[in-house]
Amino acid sequence: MRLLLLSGWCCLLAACSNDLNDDLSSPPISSDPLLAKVGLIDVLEVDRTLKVDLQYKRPSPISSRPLYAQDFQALLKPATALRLKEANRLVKAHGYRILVWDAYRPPSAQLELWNASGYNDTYVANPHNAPSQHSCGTAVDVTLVTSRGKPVKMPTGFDSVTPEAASHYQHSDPEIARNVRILQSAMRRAGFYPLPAEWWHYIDRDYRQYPETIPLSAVRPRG
Ligand SMILES: C[C@@H](N)C(=O)N[C@H](C)C(=O)O
Ligand SMILES: [Zn+2]
Repeated sequence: MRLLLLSGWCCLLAACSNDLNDDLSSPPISSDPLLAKVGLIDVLEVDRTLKVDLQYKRPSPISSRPLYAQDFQALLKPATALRLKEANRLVKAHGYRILVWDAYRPPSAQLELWNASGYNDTYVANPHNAPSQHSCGTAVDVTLVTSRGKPVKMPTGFDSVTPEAASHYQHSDPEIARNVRILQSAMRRAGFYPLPAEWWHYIDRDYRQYPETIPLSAVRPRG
């Protein structure tokens, strides 16, 4: 009986990841022709149940100046957006939703962030060395909220340049430790790598397939 239950559970898990793999073999195309042309999609077009609050629309701990226009969307490569949808599906079992803090970041914004950081390559990718995966549409900054969008206890706020922001920091508050585990497990199962210094930053494991940065002018020709 136990064996039967176990094999049923394994089949269920396999079916879920097969669904993701099926979707990944033909990722969606944005309904916006401009985004479709550059191979990006608004994450809300892929999953309406994701929450979005782009942090760089206002001053942030690293940049005292907003980096994005107020109508800037959370854009990702379609395959990366599908992985995020899968992670969101997994956290729903805990009554949570994924809240997107940042997604595609134009190279011009990355350069501004790099300068504002005082050239701190522990927390910001140096665009003079190699592109940030954000600028290729394959990295995403995320946290958890309740299904109604209320914040839950997480280790730190966005872009906190502190030891507590590390992915492997041992949190003494059991609620924080549990929430980080839920996020990490969902993101890993959906096919993302974490970044050691920032618990909120995740990279699509297939990021090498998309090495090109996408300039802001390709996404917003009129600025
Ligand atoms: C700055 C922070 N939010 C971030 O995304 N850092 C990584 C390393 C990046 O700049 O790509
Ligand atoms: Zn990031």
